[in-house]
Amino acid sequence: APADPLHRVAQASERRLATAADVAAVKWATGAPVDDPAREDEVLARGRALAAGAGLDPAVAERVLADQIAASKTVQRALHRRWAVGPASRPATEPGGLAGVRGEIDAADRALVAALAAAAPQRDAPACARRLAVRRTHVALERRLDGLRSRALAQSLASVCPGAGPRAPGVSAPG
Ligand SMILES: C=C(O[C@@H]1C=C(C(=O)O)C=C[C@H]1O)C(=O)O
Repeated sequence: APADPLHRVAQASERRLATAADVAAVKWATGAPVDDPAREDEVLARGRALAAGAGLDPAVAERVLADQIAASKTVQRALHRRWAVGPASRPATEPGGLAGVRGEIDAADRALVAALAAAAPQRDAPACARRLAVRRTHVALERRLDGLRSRALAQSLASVCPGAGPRAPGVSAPG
């Protein structure tokens, strides 16, 4: 049987989040800040364009990608804090450049937008949030995510189900 579309959404999100440690290592090595607003704008604009091509509401892609970005920064900041206080925990290998890992992020974004487009009926179902939570838990177990990454995965998926996330209509979001 084909994978449940919400499972594919959770998998694509985890795949994207899995790049956060490499991004954090590059920034740690170069002293670059975690926040890169110009790159974020680029990611969101690309996501909107990909969504339009896939028959997905660009506003949905933008909300979900904004959560992906926030989740990546959650992991990056947490790792930087750990590395600051625990030299032994610092990455041992010299990371490659940002360009390579951003290529992986772009590929994950294409998969994520395709999965979101395919999951339109599941997103509209009243059981969306409950089903997505089950899929997210499976992915977290499958990928053996630690607490930090499990929580970040939940953050990254917060706007997938209409009405389930902090950015849902009627719920005020900061900024
Ligand atoms: C992942 C990065 O770090 C942050 C998160 C981004 C993202 O998740 O796409 C984009 C820019 C940065 O603010 C990055 O710099 O590529």
